Amino acid sequence: MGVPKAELHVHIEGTLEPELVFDLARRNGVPAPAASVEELRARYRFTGLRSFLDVYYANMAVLLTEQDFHDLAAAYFARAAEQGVRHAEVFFDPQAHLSRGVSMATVVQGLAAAADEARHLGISAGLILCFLRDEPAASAAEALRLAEPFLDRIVAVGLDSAEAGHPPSGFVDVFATARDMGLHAVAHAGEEGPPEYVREALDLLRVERVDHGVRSLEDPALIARLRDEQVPLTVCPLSNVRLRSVDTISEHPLPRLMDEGLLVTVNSDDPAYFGGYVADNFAAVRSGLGLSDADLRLLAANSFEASFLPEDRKTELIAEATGWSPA
Ligand code: HPA
Ligand SMILES: [Zn+2]
Repeated sequence: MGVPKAELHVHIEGTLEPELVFDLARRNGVPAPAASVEELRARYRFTGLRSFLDVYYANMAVLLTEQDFHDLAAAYFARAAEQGVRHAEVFFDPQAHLSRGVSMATVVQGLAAAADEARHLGISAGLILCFLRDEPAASAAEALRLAEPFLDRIVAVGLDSAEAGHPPSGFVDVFATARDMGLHAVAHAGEEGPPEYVREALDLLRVERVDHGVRSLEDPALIARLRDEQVPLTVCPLSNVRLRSVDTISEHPLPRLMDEGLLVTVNSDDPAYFGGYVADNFAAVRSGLGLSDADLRLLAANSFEASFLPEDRKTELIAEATGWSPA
């Protein structure tokens, strides 16, 4: 279970376990993407973000009905509860479903029903609508328009998919519209892209958190700014290893980011693909980087601080994280 924590960087489609891919393929009468669960899992050796995204988008073809999206998210929340998650802000990629003829209502209503049920597991949850940065901005704007009837279920917009060559500057208008609608804003930046993309996300998209952001370390002035403004970074250690940003967990820059005084959080990204859910990421940085219980408490407190929860709830949950000690 571990320390009580918030998960702020998890793609719900990235929690689609191979077993569920096969169950949904059978239920929907569509072909499974591989001959067996083992054969599918054997494909999960990635050379970088693009090679992962190809498998991630292909597997989504089994997600068709509201029940499918519900079952996907219900399975995630059940795992998250076991991992000490008390609050989750969950990404979803509507354009990857709209393009297959699955409606916004199907996606959001399925996910939202599971989020409501997660209250019984002691988890509060919000949804973050992500725009695909390797699709045209007009497609992002159309997704936002289609989401308007469901804005009460969505806390923020985000930006994900293939980063290199797709800077935040292409999405200024759609982010401005989303902010005008009262949504929070976050963006993936500095995962594979340069520090300049982190600056663009802050200055042009006016994001309140940066997802990944690890390449900011290449730019000391940017690190100083992230520290001064206490911009949260949602770091995903096992993801960075599996997508080859770092060779091994023991070379991960998380301790450097913490030493710089940044508001860092630890998250799972796409746990069905990267070898672990959020507590597994906490365990990996503890054993691989020698983090102490005090470090883990700080990371957990940061996760609540960086969330979009109301201040009084943040304070309660930060106190729980700060008071935690391993059994
Ligand atoms: O790790 C990721 N990076 C960018 N886009 C993504 N979409 C799902 N997972 C990811
Ligand atoms: Zn991500």
